[in-house]
Amino acid sequence: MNLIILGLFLILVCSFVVIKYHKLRREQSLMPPMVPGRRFFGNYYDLAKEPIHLSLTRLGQDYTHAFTIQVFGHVMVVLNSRQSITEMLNSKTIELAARPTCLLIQLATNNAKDLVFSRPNLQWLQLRTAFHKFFSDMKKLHDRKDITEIVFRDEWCNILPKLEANSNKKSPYEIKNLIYEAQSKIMSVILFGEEVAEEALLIEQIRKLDTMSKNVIANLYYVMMNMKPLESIFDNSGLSLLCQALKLQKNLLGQILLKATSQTRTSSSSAESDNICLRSLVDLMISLLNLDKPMFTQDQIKNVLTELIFAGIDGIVVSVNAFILYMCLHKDVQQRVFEELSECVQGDFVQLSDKKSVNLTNACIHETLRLVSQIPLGIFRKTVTKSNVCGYEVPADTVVIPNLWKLHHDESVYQDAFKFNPDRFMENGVFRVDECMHLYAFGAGKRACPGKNVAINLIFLFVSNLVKNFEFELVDSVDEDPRSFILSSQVEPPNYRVRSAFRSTQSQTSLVQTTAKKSEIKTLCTDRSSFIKSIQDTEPHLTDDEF
Ligand code: HEM
Repeated sequence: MNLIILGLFLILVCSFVVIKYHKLRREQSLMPPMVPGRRFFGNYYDLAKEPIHLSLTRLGQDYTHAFTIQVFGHVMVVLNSRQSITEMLNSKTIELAARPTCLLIQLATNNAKDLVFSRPNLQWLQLRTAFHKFFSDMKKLHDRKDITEIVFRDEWCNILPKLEANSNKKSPYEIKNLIYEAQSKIMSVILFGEEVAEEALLIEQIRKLDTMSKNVIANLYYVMMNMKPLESIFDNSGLSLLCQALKLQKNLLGQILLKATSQTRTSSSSAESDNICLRSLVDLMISLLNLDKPMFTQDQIKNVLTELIFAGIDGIVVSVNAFILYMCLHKDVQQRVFEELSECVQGDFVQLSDKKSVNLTNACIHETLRLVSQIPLGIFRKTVTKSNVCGYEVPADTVVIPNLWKLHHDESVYQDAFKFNPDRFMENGVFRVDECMHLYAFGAGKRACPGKNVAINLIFLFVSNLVKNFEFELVDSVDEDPRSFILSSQVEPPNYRVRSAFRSTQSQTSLVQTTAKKSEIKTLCTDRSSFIKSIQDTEPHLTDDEF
């Protein structure tokens, strides 16, 4: 009797294995072609030769739309063509829109439940709505003036004397440090408000958390691709780095939330006590936390704010730093940009309203974003359900990597693809981007970067005001080919030093006097109930089968 049961059990197990095997084979035959690799190691050695974005581009040479790689049994699909990347990014559904995590992250984030920018669900959508609503309400309340411009103007008064002093000394310096100092202050004002950004100790810790997040993310590229399979289990450096960052995050964000809560800016002058001053994103988050039925947990909000610290500072610093490098390497272009700004802009401060008239400056910003492609492999995605890409089937829970690097350096679209040539974005003296040249530096579609406008505006304000007021000259020798740039959390040029000369004709004092004050933001209130209702109303736009 026992033998019969055992026999039946074995038959059952074998059938299960055979069915699973056939299902896997069928799935694999429909997936993008697999790059041949070694037994057990898979494509590990193919990817270990160079930085990952260059390795994947090399591997993709023999494939069209997509290919599959495998590292220690971990299967990933790499999108390799403009068509497949566009298809994925602009996909109407969210079947391709999850973000992968790894054991390390899951352990640290309650199985990713504490992350909002992970799974595309209602909370994720509500947070994106809240983010957009904050910036558009600010614009309405400021009579269409952008919050980024108000905050930037204020900070420009601090950065200008420092740059002027450096220029007068004529000794070489790293402009990146000054940009970083200014941008971390600007982002802290937007995220946490002036009170926090002006407290030296807090801003120092915000910068420390930013550096730690940058290091964790640099490490994650490799952990996510399973290039360091043991890292997520026994890791030494990665895990301890993450623990330190989480400890700092818990402390710092705890302090910031406490400070912001104690200063809840309820408007006293208004008869409707429901009015609240939303001067920074943290005010908005607190109003979402303080509902009878809160939309988010405190840990989720802390994680979102931490993600925004990192996302909001470094991309902009890297872009501005790369822009100035290209201006130094191409002094003729720097002169043309300066002449354009002198001709089109009244006074010494370039404003966002000047953006539409400075074609070459816009072309140079575009060319810098194309060349440097800070996030060369997009931000990885994971399929929610079985998905279709360019006729291939990708099973649920597969990591999908859009190779934006390849797209931005596509030699069939961009001649001399690795050279800085802003004129490729100009036609008869006017800035234009052809359909085929469309850049995905910020992604596209449902999951595109929600900070794109903030980023573009700040990059514009930084670079135009820098070139308008200073002439830069490179001191160190730097290879301009972006293939030689380093990949940490993003691709960036090596550190370099410049010498600068102050060009401005107006005195600094007059600039400071004409500056609009951040305090303008203090006076703005919005109706809390209608604000929250519009975020809650996000719900009807999602159907159940989209999860
Ligand atoms: C030059 C600067 C920046 C670049 C190049 C950049 C690029 C990107 C890219 C490529 C994505 C992924 C899009 C996708 O998966 O399709 C992304 C997502 C994101 N970015 Fe940015 N970004 C920049 C600045 C910012 C800023 C200033 C903020 C916030 C203030 C921000 C917040 C975010 C967030 C929250 C996400 C996740 C969105 C989601 O998963 O739904 N980024 N960014």
